[in-house]
Amino acid sequence: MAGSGDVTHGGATADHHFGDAEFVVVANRLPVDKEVLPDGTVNWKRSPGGLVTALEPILRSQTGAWVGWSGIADSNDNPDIEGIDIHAVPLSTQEIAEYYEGFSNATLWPLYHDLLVKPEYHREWWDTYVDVNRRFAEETAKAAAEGAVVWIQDYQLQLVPKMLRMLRPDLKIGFFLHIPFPPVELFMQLPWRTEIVEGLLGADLIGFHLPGGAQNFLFLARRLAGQATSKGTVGVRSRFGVVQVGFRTVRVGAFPISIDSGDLDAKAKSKEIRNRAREIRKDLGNPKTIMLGVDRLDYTKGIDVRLKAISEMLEEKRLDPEETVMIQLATPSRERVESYVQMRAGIEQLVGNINGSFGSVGQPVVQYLHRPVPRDELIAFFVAADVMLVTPLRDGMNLVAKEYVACRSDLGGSLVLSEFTGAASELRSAYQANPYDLEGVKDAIEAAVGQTTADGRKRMRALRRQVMAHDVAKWAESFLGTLASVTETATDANRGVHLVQTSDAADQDA
Ligand SMILES: Nc1ncnc2c1ncn2[C@@H]1O[C@H](COP(=O)(O)OP(=O)(O)O)[C@@H](O)[C@H]1O
Ligand SMILES: O=P(O)(O)OC[C@H]1O[C@H](O[C@H]2O[C@H](CO)[C@@H](O)[C@H](O)[C@H]2O)[C@H](O)[C@@H](O)[C@@H]1O
Repeated sequence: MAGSGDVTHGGATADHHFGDAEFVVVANRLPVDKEVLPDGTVNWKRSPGGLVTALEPILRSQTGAWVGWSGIADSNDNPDIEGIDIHAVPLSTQEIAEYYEGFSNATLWPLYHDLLVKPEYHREWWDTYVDVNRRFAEETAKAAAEGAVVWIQDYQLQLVPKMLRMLRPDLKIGFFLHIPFPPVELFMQLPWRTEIVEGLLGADLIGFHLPGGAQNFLFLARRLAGQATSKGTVGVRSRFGVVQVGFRTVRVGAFPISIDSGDLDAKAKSKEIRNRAREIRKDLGNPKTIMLGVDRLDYTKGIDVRLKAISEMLEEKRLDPEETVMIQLATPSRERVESYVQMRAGIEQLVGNINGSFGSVGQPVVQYLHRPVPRDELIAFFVAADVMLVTPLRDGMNLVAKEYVACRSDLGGSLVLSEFTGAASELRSAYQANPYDLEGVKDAIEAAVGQTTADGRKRMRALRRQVMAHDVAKWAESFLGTLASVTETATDANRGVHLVQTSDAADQDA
């Protein structure tokens, strides 16, 4: 393995010592979480996320590496995971505060999610974001073999594509954004807006969940980076946008992420999970309707929206507290960020108010767990729930909605889904609602609770057709296939595409 001094600017030179990995994933988090047990021993737990599941076979089928942070301060151990070379990027306590909690989650996260809370702009946070992104780029440059494919993930690492290209122009670089990419009116607030756009343009392929995000980015590449871009509409896994950066051509596309639907489908059908789902219903007193919410405890997820809707429906006697139970599973998240602290207090107060007003002793209407639940237990909750409530104010995709559908091979259950999730553009047969319109949300919940068996089955069949046909492996294949096919020369890449120059773009965009 090379030391950082061996990686030369300008890429391959006679004395270079690159790494061995032909495929490198770069993400804020490693595919394993470090746990320090009370007796001081260290335990590495494989992260259950979809990204790991999708990329693991690809990483194992060739020489693969994963560059990321362990989730713990000042830790630079590289855990041994069979078939994947782990490159931990250590972060100090101050870097966690400024790069992760600060710039990533108190600046970019709210800016990219419709300013649901006010983004904070601090120059020292930005400086740390630049430093940490540089360290990720350097670690990746050390891990990657000559000509390797590198796939960088998400908003925490938007400067890495350009930094890495400067270190290693021989690499094929892809970038995928897992959260929404905001419209120009919001993005222009960012004091470092040009640096971010130029950072992303270091990639060969930039992926978003939805065509809208790709189009927002193309507009900003013309406006802020002064590049010629294509102007036609971007399709889903098709009709890619093009940005001309000197002699390089950058592709921009929409690749909606998904889940390991086959695996969930099989698990949800197992006897153990079916029995556990029945047991959950029984433990709850076999109510007529079980509603379920499953989220990271984040203000984007609209947990307050569904609780307010339920509270009003109980008040208006559109829901019967004797027959209804709402389960809200909430994983703790970003607990040192002030807006998350406030939001948690607000949600817990709403839960308390509903139970205080409508529950009875031993029979609360809302059952709230502030912790992650084991995967099999979560699947049993999906199988047990009659109505799944997914009501974010803004969400890049929302995998929970797809997971619920994958678990319902019985064609039972119903999905209430916010229009402002990425999943809404695929899950058309859900009961969709605008989360800002509380009456609309209540109507959608009422329709879902009261659906006929025949209508419910028809809707679930249509939802499943989508989710079972488009799984996370196909997502990875379609992104990596497009990245592999990126042509070498601008002339080839741009054949048939009309590029709009910056000067005419200014006229046309006005
Ligand atoms: N309380 C919980 N217990 C276990 N898993 C959870 C819990 N809450 C969320 N998850 C899992 O975390 C993932 C959340 O993904 P997603 O809905 O896309 O939102 P985000 O990535 O923004 O948190 C899903 O796989 C979901 O099953
Ligand atoms: O790493 P954390 O700070 O604990 O946050 C967890 C992850 O949250 C975000 O998830 C997003 O990606 C999902 C999959 O593409 C998508 O469905 C969802 O809408 C997004 O919110 C974040 O983007 C990840 O980087 C975080 O690791």
